[in-house]
Amino acid sequence: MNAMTDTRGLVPAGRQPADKISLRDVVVEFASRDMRVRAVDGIDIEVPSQSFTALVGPSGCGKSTVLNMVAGLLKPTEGVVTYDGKPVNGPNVRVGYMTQKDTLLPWRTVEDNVGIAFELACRRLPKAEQVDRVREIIELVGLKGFERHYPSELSGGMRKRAAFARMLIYEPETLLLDEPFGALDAQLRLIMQQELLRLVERRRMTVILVTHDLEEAIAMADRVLVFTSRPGRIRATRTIPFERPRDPVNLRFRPEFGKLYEDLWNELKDEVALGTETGLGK
Ligand SMILES: Nc1ncnc2c1ncn2[C@@H]1O[C@H](COP(=O)(O)OP(=O)(O)OP(=O)(O)O)[C@@H](O)[C@H]1O
Repeated sequence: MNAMTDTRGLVPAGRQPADKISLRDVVVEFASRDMRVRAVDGIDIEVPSQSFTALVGPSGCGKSTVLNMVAGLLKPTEGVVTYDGKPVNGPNVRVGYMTQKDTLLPWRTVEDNVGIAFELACRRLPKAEQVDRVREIIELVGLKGFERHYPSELSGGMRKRAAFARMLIYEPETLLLDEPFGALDAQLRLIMQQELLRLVERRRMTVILVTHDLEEAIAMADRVLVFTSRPGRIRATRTIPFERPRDPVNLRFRPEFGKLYEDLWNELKDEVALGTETGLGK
């Protein structure tokens, strides 16, 4: 915990910076063949600077749609999305976005994929430092030894980690993470959660994490928002009272963790059942 932050890693009241991200009365409709699909319906979300928000909800309820709007890849049909108090009107270069599908370039090795930020001149560093930085990040995500491998030579989980490394090299102030650890085995997932939290706490990043894993949401976030089934609305908001910095693995052994899980599951389970009944579940 630093001098500016409280036990949740947030700046205390009175010194709280304005919301980093805000969605107000947001509706998104897609025209799909001859029908209109309402993906989200009247969403209000305020994300304070340096906070960690997790979004959970049934499949198809609009979680990725929310991230797409914050990244500036999609405009709301109604309502306003702001970043640092200004409407998001185009690609938001202040955020690092890890989508569900990794978008590694197949003709480039891991190190060339990770180092692309320097070629695009998004980050300027002397060549030797660039090489060190790429190596450091590749090691951080556990891909040391695979620098010269192509994406087709990696497992699904390894590709996710390479995509994660490529996002981190930009040193974004905000992370939008859509199921970032979905393809990882259970142990590696825990290790990546620890690494991510360490990084986020050290660099005081703002994070929105979309996850289907309630344990992951509780272990990582300051706040969990439960979406209804489509069209997505916010059904419940829960503050996660655990201290920062925190160890997302050891937390799971605390009795409060189980209570939070039960509470959130009670909110989520009806929505998942609803989604399944209407053919919206996975
Ligand atoms: N480009 C698009 N065109 C038409 N419909 C879309 C488009 N993008 C999303 N949708 C629809 O909007 C709804 C919300 O999709 P979204 O991907 O945001 O859900 P999600 O909660 O992230 O789902 P999951 O958990 O399965 O990833 C879905 O019904 C989806 O089919």
